Amino acid sequence: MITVQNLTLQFRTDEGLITAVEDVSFRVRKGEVMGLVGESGSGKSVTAKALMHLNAKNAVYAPESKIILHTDNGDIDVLSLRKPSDMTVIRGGAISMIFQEPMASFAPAMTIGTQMIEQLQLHSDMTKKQARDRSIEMLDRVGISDPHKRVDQYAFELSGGMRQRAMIAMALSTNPRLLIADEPTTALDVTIQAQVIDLMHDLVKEFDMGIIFITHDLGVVAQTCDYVSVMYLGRLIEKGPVREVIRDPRHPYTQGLIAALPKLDDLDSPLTPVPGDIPSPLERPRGCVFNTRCSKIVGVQCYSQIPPDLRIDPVHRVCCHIYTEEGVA
Ligand SMILES: Nc1ncnc2c1ncn2[C@@H]1O[C@H](COP(=O)(O)OP(=O)(O)OP(=O)(O)O)[C@@H](O)[C@H]1O
Repeated sequence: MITVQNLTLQFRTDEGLITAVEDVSFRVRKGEVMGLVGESGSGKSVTAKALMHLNAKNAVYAPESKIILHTDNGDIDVLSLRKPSDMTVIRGGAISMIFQEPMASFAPAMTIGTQMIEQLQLHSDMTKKQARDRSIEMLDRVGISDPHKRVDQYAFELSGGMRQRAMIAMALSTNPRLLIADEPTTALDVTIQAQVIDLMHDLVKEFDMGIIFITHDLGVVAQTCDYVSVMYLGRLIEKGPVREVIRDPRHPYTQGLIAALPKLDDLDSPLTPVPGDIPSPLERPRGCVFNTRCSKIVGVQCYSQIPPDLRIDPVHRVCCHIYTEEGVA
């Protein structure tokens, strides 16, 4: 579906160039949900926006960065797209994005239907009638009752959970190959959150697309995703199948994130957050980016060399000096 290779992204600021993403590579296949997890500021959102070539004007991509979207009509080299008309193929077409706050996706003064119809007509040669029928069908598909009535309502007239569903319906109506969901359930209460997660699961199978699910919540990743990529200060430090990474985390940061999760079978045990704060991107540590908070430093290499991306088993990878090609250092 999409291949990201050696993505390095900096921003020009008054304080100088800041590195938001460094040498990130991953892939999402059809029918797969990939979780991108990390603390605030780790670079999840800017990575997602890069996939749609949607970052702010002060973004600078390193020349070796590659983002290739694989479509039925051939590969698209996303970062080489320049013209707005070329971007239309990806933005809201082959790739759709949904956000934490659905109100941000809907214009307040237009009905939901008008916006869905406009988007469909931009990305297909449907007539207005066909686009309206498709919009109603999609609203129905995501479990919105009375879709014939809802289609003519404004976003503010719907409840939070309904708005989230309407946003998913709009995002999926153009039949995207990849859906990027940026913290889509954070603002919802837990029962509605569970329904939205179930819905996304059904849809990925039904529409045979890929989903990138961005969150800081490993618990949500465990329920939602097939694979997980853990980001820290712009680098991918561990990735693999969700169950394996959660059962057997290898990077000290991932281990810390898992230790910080509340345990339902032992609610009295204290939560142990990862100590310290993520450094400012203006003060990126040399060597391993996690070295200022790591409790498992193995030697000077942690402060001087970027750890290699090591394969723990065929699908589980980790970047940490604890591990070597031969095993544990
Ligand atoms: N246009 C910009 N100019 C300068 N810095 C930027 C710009 N956009 C993002 N950044 C910086 O890039 C870094 C990564 O930001 P990003 O929003 O991707 O983090 P995140 O992991 O998604 O965090 P959150 O969970 O809070 O959304 C941050 O340090 C942020 O301040």
